[in-house]
Amino acid sequence: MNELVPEDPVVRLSGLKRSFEQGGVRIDVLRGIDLAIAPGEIVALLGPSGSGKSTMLQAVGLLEGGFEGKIEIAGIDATALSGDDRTVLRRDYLGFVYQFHHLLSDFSAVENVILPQLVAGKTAANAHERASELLASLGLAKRLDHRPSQLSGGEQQRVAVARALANRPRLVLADEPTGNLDEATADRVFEEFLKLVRNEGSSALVATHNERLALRMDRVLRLHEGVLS
Ligand SMILES: Nc1ncnc2c1ncn2[C@@H]1O[C@H](COP(=O)(O)OP(=O)(O)OP(=O)(O)O)[C@@H](O)[C@H]1O
Repeated sequence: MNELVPEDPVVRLSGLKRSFEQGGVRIDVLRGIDLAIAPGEIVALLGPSGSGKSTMLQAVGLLEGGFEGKIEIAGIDATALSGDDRTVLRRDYLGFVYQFHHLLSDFSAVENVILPQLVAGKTAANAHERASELLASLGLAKRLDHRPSQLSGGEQQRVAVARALANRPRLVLADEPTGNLDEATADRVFEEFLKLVRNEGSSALVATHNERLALRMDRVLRLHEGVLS
């Protein structure tokens, strides 16, 4: 893998397009997206329901094919990679947080944060230390051995945030990361998410409907009719 040149954007999208066929009708969801996110920059992605925010995150997350245009992650052209190399790029450079936590229910909080690190080749001891530190920084030092079902919604989402950051991703992709929480909890968890991403020096692209939370980020993008403004 290339080393990131400091001035390289963490992600660069050039002419990104995505269409779907629904009942014989073609819907052009993304109609030519151009975007560069700088190292350490936290960017909000606003847009009405169905405007294509999740579709765009799926593209940047290298989770789906079917796109036109170019997606570069840390200066590497992801569209030119094989499936295996794309998986490595995703694992080493990207972290994901979703609206619903998607934690593994049979594993404890700390194990959920350890597992992606083991997959990335860390030793169990190092992974445990990193997971414990991250969870402690999110106020969960006394919840390490709790399973997801023994945690509140806000706590579950904090574990999901810790998991996303476990491998020190260059870019965190978050799709309505606090959309499933009540307003007060969402605000708290969101502040903690922002603080942690900043402390870690990661960048983030955060899809949200929440204008107020969007204004807490470095830049606000609006997706409308398939293009950004
Ligand atoms: N796999 C698919 N097949 C067909 N159409 C799809 C598919 N995925 C998304 N779409 C369509 O693409 C459009 C954008 O969907 P997307 O989920 O990206 O929007 P969104 O902005 O994230 O919406 P929300 O805020 O409601 O989550 C919608 O019209 C949706 O129906």
